[in-house]
Amino acid sequence: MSPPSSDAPASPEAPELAVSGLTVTFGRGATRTVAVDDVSFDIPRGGSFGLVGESGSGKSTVLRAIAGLVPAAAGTIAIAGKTLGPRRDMNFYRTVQMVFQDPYGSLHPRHTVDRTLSEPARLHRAGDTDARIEAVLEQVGLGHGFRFRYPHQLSGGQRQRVAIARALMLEPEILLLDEPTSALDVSVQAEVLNLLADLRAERGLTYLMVSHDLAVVAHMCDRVAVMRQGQVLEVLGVEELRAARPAHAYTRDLITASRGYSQEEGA
Ligand SMILES: Nc1ncnc2c1ncn2[C@@H]1O[C@H](COP(=O)(O)OP(=O)(O)OP(=O)(O)O)[C@@H](O)[C@H]1O
Repeated sequence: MSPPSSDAPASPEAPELAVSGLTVTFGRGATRTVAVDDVSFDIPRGGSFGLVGESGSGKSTVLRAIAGLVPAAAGTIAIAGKTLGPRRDMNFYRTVQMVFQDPYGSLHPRHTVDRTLSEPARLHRAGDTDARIEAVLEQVGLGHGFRFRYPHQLSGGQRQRVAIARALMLEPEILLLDEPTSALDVSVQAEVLNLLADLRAERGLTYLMVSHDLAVVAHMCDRVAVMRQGQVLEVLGVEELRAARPAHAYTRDLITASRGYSQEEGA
């Protein structure tokens, strides 16, 4: 990673999230894997950008590198024009939050919803925790009645709503969404996707969403990068995606493989 560019204030004209030449490697020597290979894209404020591709194409690693969970070997990541350094500080997590695929694994089984939601506010000394919890529970469609429940008392969809509520506690600007509905039943997937779409519209959030499912990204995203073997093969606008006009056969295969997409389009 390049060092932080400067302490210059964030620029309002700059993309909300800009990734340039991002490269992430794992292992050394014969076992070295280039998981992400020179990936670049940017997302305007309030935009929604999807990363699709087959398993192992590097989608999650891009998100994890942005979140600072894995180190970048090369490239830069900038939020509102300000290049990030190698470590993420508290300020970063106030701006950027992540929602993971597995709502079962991502909630502590012995913590109530209240405790799960309190933690980020306490860590960040955000204040007014009580009012924040009540507000986010309403926003994700759960309400006060769920506040003192444990994860085992919740359905998969309700757990994912709690995970989304936790991500909203610090009023972030960017959500990194890693397959946020792929562990859920199909009927519940649509509800959670609609909730995410409503939250983006209401709060002006910026989304970077990983999915192996083109139906999901076509529904949720303005633009989509198709990844293969760590690289971005092509970037499609949602109209091109819906019209199934990709340049690459690999993308056409992904579209064909996306049964839900075909059903939605009546193909
Ligand atoms: N912590 C790690 N250590 C070693 N290799 C890793 C690690 N994380 C990911 N990889 C490798 O990096 C490559 C990209 O993985 P990644 O999980 O980003 O792909 P993906 O497109 O998100 O796939 P999936 O949809 O299956 O999650 C794969 O070859 C994977 O095995």
